[in-house]
Amino acid sequence: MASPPDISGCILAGGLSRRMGRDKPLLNVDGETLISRVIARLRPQVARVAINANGDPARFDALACPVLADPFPGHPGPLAGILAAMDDAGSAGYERVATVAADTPFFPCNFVERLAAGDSAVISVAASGERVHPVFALWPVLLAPALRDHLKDEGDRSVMRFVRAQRHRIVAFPPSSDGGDAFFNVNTPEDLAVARRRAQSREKSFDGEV
Ligand SMILES: Nc1nc2c(ncn2[C@@H]2O[C@H](COP(=O)(O)OP(=O)(O)OP(=O)(O)O)[C@@H](O)[C@H]2O)c(=O)[nH]1
Repeated sequence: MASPPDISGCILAGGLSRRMGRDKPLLNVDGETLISRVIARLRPQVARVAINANGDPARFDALACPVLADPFPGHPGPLAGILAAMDDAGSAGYERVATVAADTPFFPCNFVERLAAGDSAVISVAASGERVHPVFALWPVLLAPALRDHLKDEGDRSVMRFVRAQRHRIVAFPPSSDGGDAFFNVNTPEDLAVARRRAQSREKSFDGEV
């Protein structure tokens, strides 16, 4: 495999998992936690992996990744995690950071490569079918001051509204090789059951896509 691009990665796990009723990243999906599955998918695609999460960071100790808390209190939504990711990547010397959600275990193995193919100064956001997935994106870290101001001044939680106010492009991804949505995310106990079945059937009919 080619060496990963000079891009930092961050897994967004800062939400409250209200619909699930339990901390989603640590849920077991066919023998592995959700977040371990996401790390395994992201790690070959980037130079390093950090986790954005609130609460006790020690619950992620076994994963051996830096854990970044939200820079704003009160769970202001994923934009706060994206800002934490930009700040961390910038301090580590990277110009861009790729973000993915901790509850989305089947996202594409060429996710970062495809987003990185365009102009490096614009935000690249993933889409599948009719839906845009703004937490699955590649961000120039130079946008951190604009994002900080946006969060402070407007208290606006919408990732897409921030994206639309910046230069951006949308990159469409096809369904996974198993025919399912590559960006299927686990919000409820019912979604968890679907993810478990899908993980099992992918393992049985292993087709080269991890
Ligand atoms: N840093 C940070 N990330 C968040 C916050 N809220 C949601 N997220 C992340 O944004 C992505 C989408 O989150 P949601 O599905 O809307 O929220 P959730 O906590 O996962 O689940 P619900 O509480 O059931 O809505 C996930 O990666 C979450 O971890 C927040 O306040 N701060």
